[in-house]
Amino acid sequence: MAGQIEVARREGKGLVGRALFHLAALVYPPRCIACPSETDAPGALCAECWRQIEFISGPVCAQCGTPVEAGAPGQRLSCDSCALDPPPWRDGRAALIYGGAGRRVILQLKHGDRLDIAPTLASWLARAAPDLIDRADIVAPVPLHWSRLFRRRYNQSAELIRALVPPQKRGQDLLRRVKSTPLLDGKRRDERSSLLAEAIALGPHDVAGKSILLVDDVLTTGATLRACARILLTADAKEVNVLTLARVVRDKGA
Ligand SMILES: O=C(O)c1cc(=O)[nH]c(=O)n1[C@@H]1O[C@H](COP(=O)(O)O)[C@@H](O)[C@H]1O
Repeated sequence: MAGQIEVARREGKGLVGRALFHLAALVYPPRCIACPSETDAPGALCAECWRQIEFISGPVCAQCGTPVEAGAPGQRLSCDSCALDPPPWRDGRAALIYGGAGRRVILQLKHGDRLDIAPTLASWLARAAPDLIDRADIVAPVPLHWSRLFRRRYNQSAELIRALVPPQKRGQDLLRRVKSTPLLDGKRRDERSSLLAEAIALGPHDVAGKSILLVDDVLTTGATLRACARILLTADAKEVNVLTLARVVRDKGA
């Protein structure tokens, strides 16, 4: 219901539309985007969920955004995982650690039809990586296979991009998922990589010389973003960077 009310507010035209929205908001007060508590405004978190969300700040791995120990000033930092097996993209950032209220919010966007919360989550992305967004010629989502798109009716990462950058910067169909893959939940890194091999293809676009920013909801092992980045680099993209809402960090309750 919260989603419908917010959509009605945004799309409600004229006096009657706005009056209906205010009436609905009286009957259905805005609720936290991560739990059933009431909030002052739509698209907001209650104080408890806000406290629970671990927004990433401070020194991070330059390639995946995982918090790491500080190094020398100006030093490019790496987490153990990226140092051992560097991803093909150049820079990566994540807005928060996957877990608790942050996980619940992402699941609301992904599986709960809560497209109304995309602008709030996009503002977290914007805060996490203003430089990567500025640098990008094209901001593109990790694609969903048509069968999953049919079931879900939207691509959550494309919805984030819609709220993040103007139309001329969006590459919503830059990549295609040409093979259906099962949900990656519970799969090991090697299983994820082999499932994704040949699952992604480039759409009918010329990316040569372009700086591409890939957006996804969650980065776990990085297998999905690696598969996407490889395709773009093989097609001579100048650089690929990645931005996710959340980073799964071991022992952080994901
Ligand atoms: O949609 C999924 O497959 C999925 C299920 C799940 O429970 N968790 C999860 O992270 N994913 C997706 O798996 C990808 C991240 O996993 P890695 O490829 O291992 O980094 C993202 O595209 C997520 O949307």
